[in-house]
Amino acid sequence: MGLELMKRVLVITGATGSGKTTVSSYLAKKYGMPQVITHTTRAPRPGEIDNVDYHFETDASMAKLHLLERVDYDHHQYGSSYEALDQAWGKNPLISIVLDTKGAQTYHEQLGAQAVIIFLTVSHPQALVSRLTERGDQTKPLKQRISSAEYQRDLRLPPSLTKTAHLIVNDDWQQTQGELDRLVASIQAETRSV
Ligand SMILES: Nc1ncnc2c1ncn2[C@@H]1O[C@H](COP(=O)(O)OP(=O)(O)OP(=O)(O)O)[C@@H](O)[C@H]1O
Ligand SMILES: Nc1nc2c(ncn2[C@@H]2O[C@H](COP(=O)(O)O)[C@@H](O)[C@H]2O)c(=O)[nH]1
Repeated sequence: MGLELMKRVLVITGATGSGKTTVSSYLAKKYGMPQVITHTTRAPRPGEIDNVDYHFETDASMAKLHLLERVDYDHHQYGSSYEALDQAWGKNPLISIVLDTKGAQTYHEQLGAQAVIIFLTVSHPQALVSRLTERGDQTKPLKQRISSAEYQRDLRLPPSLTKTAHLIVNDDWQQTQGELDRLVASIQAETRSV
């Protein structure tokens, strides 16, 4: 029997601006890890493309989906489908998905060890606001988002994930890349079966 990798989904979670999308793109580029595209009813931001960044939905189309989990975040719905997971796993055994902390908890409950949780944080939450401003987020939606209960909640790792999540303090991008490389190497070693 040849070398075979077991399926894992790297669940990247943390507050808005903590670097989840940046990490997911790095894993896609460096390791060829497909990114699971999730669904949302929020409007696309400038530059976002339907079926690339998200599957953009209406309330009616969202209700018809076969979702593993669904959340409300800042007055919009978000959800990830079984089909999108299977589609990504069809391309590669290691894949990534970007979720809020509530979604990460559901993945942990539903998929157990198959879901590798990565919680991103920064030493100073003010850095998140600066990063989002530099990213080009508009002032009004940004203010609304950082006043949301979900933003405050996602600044901290949920107690149910403290034993399993890999915590990365994303203050310095070079250092974060090093931590991601070590984590991927350990997952590859652990999941390789003869
Ligand atoms: N270590 C870092 N140092 C400085 N800037 C960073 C770092 N990591 C990411 N960034 C930048 O911070 C901004 C926010 O990152 P990103 O979009 O990946 O966050 P996010 O967690 O996906 O946010 P959201 O949940 O709002 O989509 C981006 O402009 C990104 O380039
Ligand atoms: N639980 C889920 N969370 C999701 C999903 N797709 C995205 N997200 C998270 O929502 C917030 C807001 O995203 P944004 O693109 O509007 O900034 C962020 O934390 C995302 O990680 C999902 O399917 N389920």
